[in-house]
Amino acid sequence: MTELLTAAQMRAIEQAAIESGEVTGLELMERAGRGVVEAVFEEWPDLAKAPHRAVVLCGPGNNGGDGFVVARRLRDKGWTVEVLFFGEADKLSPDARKTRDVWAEMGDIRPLTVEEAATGKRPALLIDAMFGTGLSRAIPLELANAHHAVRKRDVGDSHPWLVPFHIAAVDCPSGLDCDSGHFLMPERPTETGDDDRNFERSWAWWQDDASRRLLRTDLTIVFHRKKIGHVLSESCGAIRVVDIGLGAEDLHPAHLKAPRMPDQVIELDFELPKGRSSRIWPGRDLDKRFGLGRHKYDHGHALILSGPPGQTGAARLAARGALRIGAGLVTLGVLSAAQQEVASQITAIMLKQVKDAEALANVLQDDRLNALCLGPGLGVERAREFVPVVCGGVEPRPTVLDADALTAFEGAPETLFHILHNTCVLTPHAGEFARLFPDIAEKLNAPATKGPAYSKVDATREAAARAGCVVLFKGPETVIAAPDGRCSINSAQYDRAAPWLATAGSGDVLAGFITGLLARGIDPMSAAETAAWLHVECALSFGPGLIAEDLPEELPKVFRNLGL
Ligand SMILES: NC(=O)C1=CN([C@@H]2O[C@H](COP(=O)(O)OP(=O)(O)OC[C@H]3O[C@@H](n4cnc5c(N)ncnc54)[C@H](OP(=O)(O)O)[C@@H]3O)[C@@H](O)[C@H]2O)[C@@H](O)CC1
Ligand SMILES: [K+]
Repeated sequence: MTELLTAAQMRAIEQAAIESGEVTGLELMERAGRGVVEAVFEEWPDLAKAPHRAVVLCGPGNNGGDGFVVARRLRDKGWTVEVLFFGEADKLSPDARKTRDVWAEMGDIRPLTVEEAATGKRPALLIDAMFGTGLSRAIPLELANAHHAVRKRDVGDSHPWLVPFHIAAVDCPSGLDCDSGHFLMPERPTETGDDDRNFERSWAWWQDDASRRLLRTDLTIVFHRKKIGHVLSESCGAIRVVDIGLGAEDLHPAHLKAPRMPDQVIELDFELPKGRSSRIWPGRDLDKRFGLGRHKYDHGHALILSGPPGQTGAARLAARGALRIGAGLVTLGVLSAAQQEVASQITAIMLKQVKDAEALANVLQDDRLNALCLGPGLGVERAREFVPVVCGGVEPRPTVLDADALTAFEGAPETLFHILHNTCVLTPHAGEFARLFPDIAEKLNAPATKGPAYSKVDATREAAARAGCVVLFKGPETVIAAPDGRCSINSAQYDRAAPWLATAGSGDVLAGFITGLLARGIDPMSAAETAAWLHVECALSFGPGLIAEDLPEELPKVFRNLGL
């Protein structure tokens, strides 16, 4: 588990190191530039074999300062280096000014314009050192076009991306807000008229082109620690984190030893040596050998409620997930009309008829049922009837609410928030999230024009605080937050990219995984985090061709590889 930083936290760490006298800003810049060159050569060993041509785009801040160091280091290795600079030398920080002046003695500095960017031979490497963590507003369009113009050298508009070309971004792709992972967009003009129409066109263009096509990168070299925006964005290419001497232990994936603080944002990147478990990774809790008892009831009994005939697949998937992740027993609550259908498809899972709210209340008299799951294939009517029964009561049990159990409260989310308790887990995808938290979704989806912009982390935290329980907001990067602010991101991007996870029923299995862990007594936040992480691990382990049924079946292999 690694703590992710905001841009402000990163600045504070840098400032503290400089003020303590441990290091100077210039030394940090030198290490950053050196780290970029080393990371580029590690990523693309062919570039290290012989000198090539590079174009370095330098901006007006310290990101640009790093760029001048990169230019010098490549030149020292015999490369042909072009430097294009946006800004005024006199306005550079003293450190960036120094690296600029050293470069100026070795090579030219041309203005960073589209025309200049288009002039020259096609390079093997483009270094984007225009803006880093100090970006506060959308970058000038001219700069996005200049970035693109370098890529078009020698090949024109036809297919610039087909000709091999390497792009490395210093600290982040320029234009990316490191707190939110959004590319910042130009401000909307306040006046209406022709300008407005022009703006709409340019705005749409920014959205379509600037971030995805013009400013895309193959590799992002991040200093010290990943920022939240790197993990929330899908635009960093590969990410390499470089140690610049601000605390090397922080680079280790499992650096987070202390109890978690509510203001921390954690990336779920557990990496445990085989056979070991740690305090923060519930490996020990998952391993039945360390459990308190040997009886199936010692590992909990999950109840998963299912819906009408023809729609029972989702609940069956959830039940299978709950059983595989280690719940001692799993019961499916079914309508009598669907009993035959369900019975013909399951073996180790038990069945209980649950006709209506009253029947459910009777079933819940059995206090061995210690975790519940409502939503997958339940039907919104049945969900509306059941959720108050399950969540109300004197001693409500840990409960996962997914799919229909969330949609059922569209238009009246306050009714739901009123009955939720702190051992519930809500697992909305973006559509369900917008139904329950329309105002939060609107803020999240509004074009980001200023940094730090409102992020999926902010949105999930706000939702969890409002709902009073854990919220797991699904997506390629799943954000999980508790009402007290603890937050984590489970990424299925970059080196954990698992696009085949976007398959029917995969969310139902996730709901089942969480329910199974709740049944085993794991607290709601850890259950949601562990389940989300294992879910992606199962997809990665299985690979392409995955369908939802494969996810639970892959768990034993994933567990074995974890040494459980
Ligand atoms: N932290 C660390 O430990 C280390 C950090 N290092 C490096 O420093 C980087 C952060 O540097 P930074 O703070 O100078 O910010 P950076 O991103 O270069 O740009 C700020 C400049 O851009 C300007 N500007 C902003 N938006 C703009 C826009 N849309 N259009 C036009 N201008 C705009 C802004 O002007 P202003 O907003 O003040 O008008 C200001 O002049 C960091 O990413 C890393 O690469 C390493 O050297 C070593 C260790
Ligand atoms: K950059």
